[in-house]
Amino acid sequence: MFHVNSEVGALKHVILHEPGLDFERLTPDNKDELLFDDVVWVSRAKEEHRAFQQLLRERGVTVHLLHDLLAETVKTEEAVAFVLDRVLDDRQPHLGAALAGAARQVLTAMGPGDLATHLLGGLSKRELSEALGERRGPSRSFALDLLADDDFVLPPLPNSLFTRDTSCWVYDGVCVNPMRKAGRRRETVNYEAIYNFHPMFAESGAQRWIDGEAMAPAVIEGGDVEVIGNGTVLVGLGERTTPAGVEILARRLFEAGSARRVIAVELPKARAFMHLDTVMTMVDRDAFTLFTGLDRAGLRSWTLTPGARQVPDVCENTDLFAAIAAALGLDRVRVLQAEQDTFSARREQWNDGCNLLAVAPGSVIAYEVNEHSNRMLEDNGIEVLRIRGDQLGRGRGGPRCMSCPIERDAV
Ligand SMILES: NC(=O)NCCC[C@H](N)C(=O)O
Repeated sequence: MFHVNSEVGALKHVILHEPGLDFERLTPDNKDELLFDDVVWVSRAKEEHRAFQQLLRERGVTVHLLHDLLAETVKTEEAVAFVLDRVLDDRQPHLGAALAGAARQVLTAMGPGDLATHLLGGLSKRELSEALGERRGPSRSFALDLLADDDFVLPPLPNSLFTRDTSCWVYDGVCVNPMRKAGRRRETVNYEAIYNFHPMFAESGAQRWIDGEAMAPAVIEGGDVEVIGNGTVLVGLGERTTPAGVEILARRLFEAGSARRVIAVELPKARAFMHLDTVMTMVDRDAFTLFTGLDRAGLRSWTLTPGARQVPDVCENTDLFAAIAAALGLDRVRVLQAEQDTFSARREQWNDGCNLLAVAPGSVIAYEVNEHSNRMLEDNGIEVLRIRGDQLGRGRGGPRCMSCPIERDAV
């Protein structure tokens, strides 16, 4: 059965998403809404991603690709209906019943591989009209008339690249997260379908800590959730995750006895720090990187522990890293901050210099562009496995964001 018992123990299985049609749809006009900072050279992005996959495989990690999992999921009528009922909800402002019905007709007629491609990559009016062809029914949709040929009936989901955020495993269960930004909300449906219907997960007996659809508008995103071990989870409270989201997760973990402590950390509410893992990740049994621009003494944090009547007890910590060390049963933890001028510190944080994916204790994957940060890690005895991310990084996420571990040992 899958489980994630730490941030840095040996990584065994991971879900990644290789960019595809979803990346091809990014344009200067839609990139902001789709949370990218630039359009992407798609074939180079794929190359970069394949090198990332290859590196993981060389390190003994089994890579599961999201498109494959989704294609294997939508092989039954039940799974297809589950997904389409949700993504073609006719109350969505641009849809309406007639257009939702037409899109359903087209998507249902596809094979599982094509359906997965369009669930991730979207469906344009042009594609819909071509597929409908002669099969166009009697009910005309004025919603369809209102769209231009290249407008989307189903928008693309290029942030599926960041598999960490939409689904994250915490000890013996998984959170299928409700997403803060409209451009990412449909990602949740894809994972709900996978965890409900894919044979690898449906019978796995894993706990479901967070059920995205049921939990919104409370938000929790996986980039904010770090399973630091010893029954402890660290959660960031920044631009995305809400206090209610943290409480719900804590309550569920405590009820099941799967965690004893949740430490919530306040972050600046800005895009550059959208998730905890954009400023801080665990890199070894006793070590964390922290963005140089953050004053470690000034970070506010709270520890939640099981309380009476399902409400966690909360106590504010005087020092975040002392609280983490105590939770891990250590005298102290090492906080690694690159010594660099503020220009290079800001630049490297923007390029995900703190966003590291550990494959084993003290061994992390990092973007090569972050020269100072990577050198600093090596000076502190951390092995840095460098990958190129010029294109992948344009959505503002690094190796940790781009991976959803589903099996990882404790340390
Ligand atoms: N964990 C992360 O920090 N993920 C990066 C997500 C980037 C994506 N463009 C977003 O804005 O949600």
